[in-house]
This record gives sequence, C-alpha cells and structure tokens, in this order.
Amino acid sequence: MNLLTVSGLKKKEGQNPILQGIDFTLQTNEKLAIVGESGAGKTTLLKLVAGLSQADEGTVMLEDKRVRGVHEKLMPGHPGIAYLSQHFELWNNYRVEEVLSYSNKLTDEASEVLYRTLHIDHLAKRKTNELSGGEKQRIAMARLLNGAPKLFILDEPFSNLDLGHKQILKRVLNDLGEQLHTTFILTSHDPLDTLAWADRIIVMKNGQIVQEGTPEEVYKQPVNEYVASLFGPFNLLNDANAQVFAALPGMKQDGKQLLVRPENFRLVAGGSQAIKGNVERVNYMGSHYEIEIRSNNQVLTVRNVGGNFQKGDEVFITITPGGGWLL
Ligand SMILES: Nc1ncnc2c1ncn2[C@@H]1O[C@H](COP(=O)(O)OP(=O)(O)OP(=O)(O)O)[C@@H](O)[C@H]1O
Repeated sequence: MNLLTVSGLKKKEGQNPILQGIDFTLQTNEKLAIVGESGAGKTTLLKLVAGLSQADEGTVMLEDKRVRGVHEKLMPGHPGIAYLSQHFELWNNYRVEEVLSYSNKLTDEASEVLYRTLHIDHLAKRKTNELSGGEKQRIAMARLLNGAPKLFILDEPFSNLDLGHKQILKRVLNDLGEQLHTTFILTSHDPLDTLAWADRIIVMKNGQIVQEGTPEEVYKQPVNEYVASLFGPFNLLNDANAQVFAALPGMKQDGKQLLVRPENFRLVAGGSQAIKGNVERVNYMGSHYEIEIRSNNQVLTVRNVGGNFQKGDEVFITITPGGGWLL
C-alpha cells in the first residue's frame, strides 16, 4: 500500500489556478523532492498534503485514511504528518531540553539517536535564543520527529542556510533516511540541493507536474528547457552544430534539438565528429573552467579542468558517449 496517495488536487486563489490537478504517490521510506521555480505551487501543495489548507478538488490519503482539509476539523494538521515551514518558530527563551521534552513520544534511547543524528546532542542546556539559524532549524526538526510522524515534510529547508549549515543539513537528511527510515517530502527552488539526496524528484511549473523521475532522469533527460535549466547550464545546439554529431549512435535529430550539458563536451585535437570553434571567453569556476566557444553563429559552453586558452584560439569540441539528449 502507498504511504501517501495524492489524487486530482486542485486549488484556486480568486480566479487564479494555483494547483491544476496534482497526482502522485509516495512509498514508506521514500525521499521525494518537489522542485520548481518560485511561485510554481510547491508550498501550496505541501500545505494541502499536511492538512494545513483546503483543496477545491481532489484527495490526499495517508495509508487508507483521507487527510482532511483545514475547514473540515478544529485543529489544523494531521497527527501522522509533521510539517516544517520555511518560517518555523521556536519558543523563545526556553532551554533546548525543555522544548524537546514537550510531547516527546520516543523512548530515551530513540531520542538520543535522533539528537545525535541531527547534530544537536551538545545543545540540550542552551537557551533557544543562543542558537544559530541552522541549529534552531535542527531543534525544530527534532521537536517534530519526537512525535514519531509517518511522513516528514520540509518546505525549503536549505534556504537561508550558509554553506556550513547546508552541508550539515544534507548529511542529517541522509542519515535520518538511512538510520531512522524517515519518509520525506521536501521542496527546494534550488534543485541542485536535492539531486544527491532524493530517490525521486517531481518538477512543478504553474501548478502542474511537468516531470517526475529519478534524479538522473530529470538531470540527464529533461522533458523541456524549463526542467533542463532548473538543474544547471546546458547548450541547445543549432542545426549546423548538431549536424556534426548526427552520425553518432542515438544522435539523429528527427526534428528534435540536441541538448548537451557543459560537462558532456570535451575538447579534442580535431576529427570529423567534432565542432570547430574559437574561444571567446574563459570563466574560472573554482573546481573547473567554463570555456565559451563561438561556433556556427552560436556560443557553446564547455566545462574543462584546465583554462589555459586565449581569446581567439581555435579548438574542437566533441560529445562524451551518451552525453547528448534529444529534446
Ligand atoms: N493566499 C494566497 N492568495 C493569493 N495567491 C496566492 C496565495 N498563496 C499563494 N498564492 C500564489 O500561488 C502561487 C504559488 O505559490 P506557492 O507559495 O505555492 O509557490 P512556491 O512554488 O512554493 O514558491 P516559492 O519557491 O517562492 O516558495 C504563487 O503565484 C502565489 O503568488
């Protein structure tokens, strides 16, 4: 049985359709990321799933029971679903241990494992106003997970975190999944944050699901330019450039456009299956260089380890095996 079944969910604000019919399922222990540009409808969807809002149409089922909307009961929310808002608040001026003892359903042993996993076991005696933003967030997570929810929903957990706290949160989310078998849904408007973590990714735009798949599928085989652009830079080759690769296996265009990510281009000495171009710009990116190369009236971006090129240098570009995608 699915842990969660979302069917035909629709919602309008005034005359504006915010969700236009959302269907998906989630299995126990699965980690689902919902990504999409700002305003795509991610938060609206999560609130409906958590029973914190009211759908116009459609149902949310947790196991075999319907999650009722906020107009259908006195207390908003659902006891089996924990929801961490982007704008969560912690009680001010309490000790962390006091906050965490409130409605704790776990055994002492299970709590200890949870606090260690969340990297907050050293903070028990601290006051909540003596914590960093990332620490506050992990305490808020612990408070929700103390209630032993079946499903844990996090709305934009990575926003407003500096790189250090972001790295800790990524590790924590992995460990919670692996060690405590938590079932998650999280959203992010920076999908790159979700690639390493999610089992499955749903991509939203204008209140609709535009693609659903594994991280590799949505990254390597996007259904359109919108999905491709969410996951990082890409090149869409014009006909003259795409033609160079048409004889390679699986690269015959048939009216489609050839999409290549910068890391799937390689600079080579020459050859018939290589595009000839001239270096226009070299951008230092820290771990690598992005070389902008003009060829057949378009600028292609190639990711390269070295950056020892001058403007105007003649270079040849080829595609790594399996590195092209016809869109
Ligand atoms: N209460 C409301 N009244 C009117 N419009 C709303 C309301 N809540 C959300 N919207 C609109 O619904 C759309 C979806 O909003 P939502 O917050 O779900 O998007 P999101 O994908 O979570 O965006 P973000 O990544 O910026 O958080 C937006 O256009 C927003 O302006």
